[in-house]
Amino acid sequence: MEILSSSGLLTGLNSEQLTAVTWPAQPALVLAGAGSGKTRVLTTRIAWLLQTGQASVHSILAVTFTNKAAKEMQLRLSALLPVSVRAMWLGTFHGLCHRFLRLHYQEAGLPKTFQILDMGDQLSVIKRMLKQLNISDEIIAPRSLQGFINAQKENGLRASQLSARDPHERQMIECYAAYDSLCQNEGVVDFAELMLRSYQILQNNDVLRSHYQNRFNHVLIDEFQDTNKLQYAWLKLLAGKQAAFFAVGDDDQSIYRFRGAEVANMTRFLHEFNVSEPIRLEQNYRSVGNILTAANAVIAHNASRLGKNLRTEAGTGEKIRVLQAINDIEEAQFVVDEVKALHREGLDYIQMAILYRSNAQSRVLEQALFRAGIPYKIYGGLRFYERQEIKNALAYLRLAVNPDDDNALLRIINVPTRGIGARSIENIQAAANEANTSLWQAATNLAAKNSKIAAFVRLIENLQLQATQISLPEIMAAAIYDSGLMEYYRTQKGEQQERINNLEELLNAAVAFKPQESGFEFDSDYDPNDPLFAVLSFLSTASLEAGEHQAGQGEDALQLMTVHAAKGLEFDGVFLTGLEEGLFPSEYSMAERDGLEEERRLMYVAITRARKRLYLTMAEQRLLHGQTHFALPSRFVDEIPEAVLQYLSAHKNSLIARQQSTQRTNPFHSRSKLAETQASQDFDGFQLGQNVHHERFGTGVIIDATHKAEGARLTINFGKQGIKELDTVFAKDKLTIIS
Ligand SMILES: Nc1ncnc2c1ncn2[C@@H]1O[C@H](COP(=O)(O)OP(=O)(O)OP(=O)(O)O)[C@@H](O)[C@H]1O
Ligand SMILES: [Mg+2]
Repeated sequence: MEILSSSGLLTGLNSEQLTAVTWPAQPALVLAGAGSGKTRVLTTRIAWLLQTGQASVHSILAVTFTNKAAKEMQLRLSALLPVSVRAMWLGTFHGLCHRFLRLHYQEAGLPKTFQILDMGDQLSVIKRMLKQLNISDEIIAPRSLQGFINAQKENGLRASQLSARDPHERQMIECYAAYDSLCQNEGVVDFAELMLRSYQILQNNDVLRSHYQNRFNHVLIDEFQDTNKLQYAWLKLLAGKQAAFFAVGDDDQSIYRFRGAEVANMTRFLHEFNVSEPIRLEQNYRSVGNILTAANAVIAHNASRLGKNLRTEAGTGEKIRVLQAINDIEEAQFVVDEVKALHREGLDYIQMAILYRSNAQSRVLEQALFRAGIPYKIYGGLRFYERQEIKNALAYLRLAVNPDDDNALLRIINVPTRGIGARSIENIQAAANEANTSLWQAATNLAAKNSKIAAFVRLIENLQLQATQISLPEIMAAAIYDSGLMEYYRTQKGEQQERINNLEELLNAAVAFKPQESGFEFDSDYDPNDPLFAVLSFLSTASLEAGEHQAGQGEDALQLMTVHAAKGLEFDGVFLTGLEEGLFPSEYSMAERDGLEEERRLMYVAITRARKRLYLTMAEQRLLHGQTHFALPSRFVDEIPEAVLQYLSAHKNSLIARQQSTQRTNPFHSRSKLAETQASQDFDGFQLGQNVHHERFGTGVIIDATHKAEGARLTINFGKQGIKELDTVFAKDKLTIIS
């Protein structure tokens, strides 16, 4: 108790948080929902360990998931204590492994000046190596090899430890080995290697391992649910037998399964470190009641959970606003109008975020923000028009209207790969220099002697001709498809789906583009009906949106990001957009239960980012893959109790308005709660989303309810005890409402 009173650090913590922060130097797992103060507990524990002299800055290892989180933790710590946080081993997995390898480059068999390959560099090395080995892209696509190598490394496996099931796999494994020795010769290290190499040194070098195991007496990790096998193994090696391994996480927020994250690490941890019970934090300090009710109700639909609940003392707050717009453009406009209104009411832009499931969705939103002059920042990603595949497609378009654009030509002359290698490009550049012409001129001259260049010249000439004759969407399609660009991204595995989506979204942009409304005036006498005019104004709009409005460092700007990138963050106001079946949950996830549950966890993460105000928006129609699609509202919206929702309709013709006036059910929405406008909210004294306690089954949440002749029937998820249906007539005495 003395520590308590002498330390301002601990004031304000609730009793469970206090238990966690001041846990003795023994392994512990804090298992708690979003906004319950896990990150705060972890940071405060570090400060407390330092302040009470139980640890020094040198004896702590603390790991977070993103650079932003690591920086924030450093900031918070230095605000709490006058310590040199820089000396501390606090950072991301990659950051810490990098530091480790810099210190122990000799043991790692690396040159002192070893360099790190980012994903782009890694791909270049792989391409170069495949060329040296005379393996064509058709036999092994560089990106799929990259994905293969990284996945193996993340699993802790070297080429020598793998066995092949077929000849293709054998070749992949051989390439993996060849790639590793090439990197070794050149003294370069990729991201996955940072981790694997650090792990292997610790594993094989007894002296180093016992040095670090003696040094770190406290190992702490945030977002533990998203660690993969290798990361967990690395932490265990560093912690050794003596260190107090303090892990905090939330199984409901595990959203990196596709990168090998294993929630099972949490149960493994309990077992391997002999921890009998996790520490649970059940009070949420982030969100108002309605937002929490929504989050609890959605996640209760998942079967595989460790089980926990959240309550708040913040009051119910405002209802969650739901808007179904006619189309994606109207949806974006609604968001922009609300952002403006909230800003007028005094909310800084930086306190608001627009979240979406996939990056391609940012385009329409960016356009609306750009037009409204609202500063925004895309966080953890590039703006739409800055993305590689978009710039590539636009380079074709630029060449079509101006073949002398050297930058555009250099960008795509060999993208997709068409056999015009570095040597040929040098020749073109030399010829252009000599004759003082554009690269295009030089290329046309060299075409007679080089069939590959000739094919490229024909392709561009064709596009040039088309640009004067066909519509903008058609010429855009030609730039994306005839150029081979789409095919190029399609044949590559890994994160290519994102690029394909973006290219399709670019086509949507061309379909929706109205040159007359773009505000561009050209000096020369362009006919606004001339296809060329459309292409030119489109390109100008794109380059303006790409660059000019970028919010500077420290500027108050609206935050745009995917739900994945929003993990761990919080905002006063959150707009969760594109809530439609097929988008969120994504169509790829719906086939299997695990996929759908992962999407639901993502939805839970999204909802719980909001502190005070949450908007859920969706569009009835959306341009997808160049076509108009009619979408159902996301099932996740249906999973939220209606009592906490407030439906808005921005457009008098919107579906909700129409349904309310005609009381007709749209066949598309027969399943949707949006259609059930007069569903009652009280079920014999109970409500959907309520947390209840039952004498026999313990704590649960009401996930469904129907009225009966007498009383009501409640469907309650009791976590480990399973989902039960109870009639209030019999069960009322045994049930108490918790919140
Ligand atoms: N005891 C407390 N009193 C007041 N505010 C608190 C308390 N504990 C946490 N908070 C605040 O609640 C918010 C959420 O805390 P924190 O980010 O640590 O939660 P979390 O469990 O890490 O959430 P997530 O799962 O989203 O990462 C923060 O603004 C934090 O400062
Ligand atoms: Mg956190």
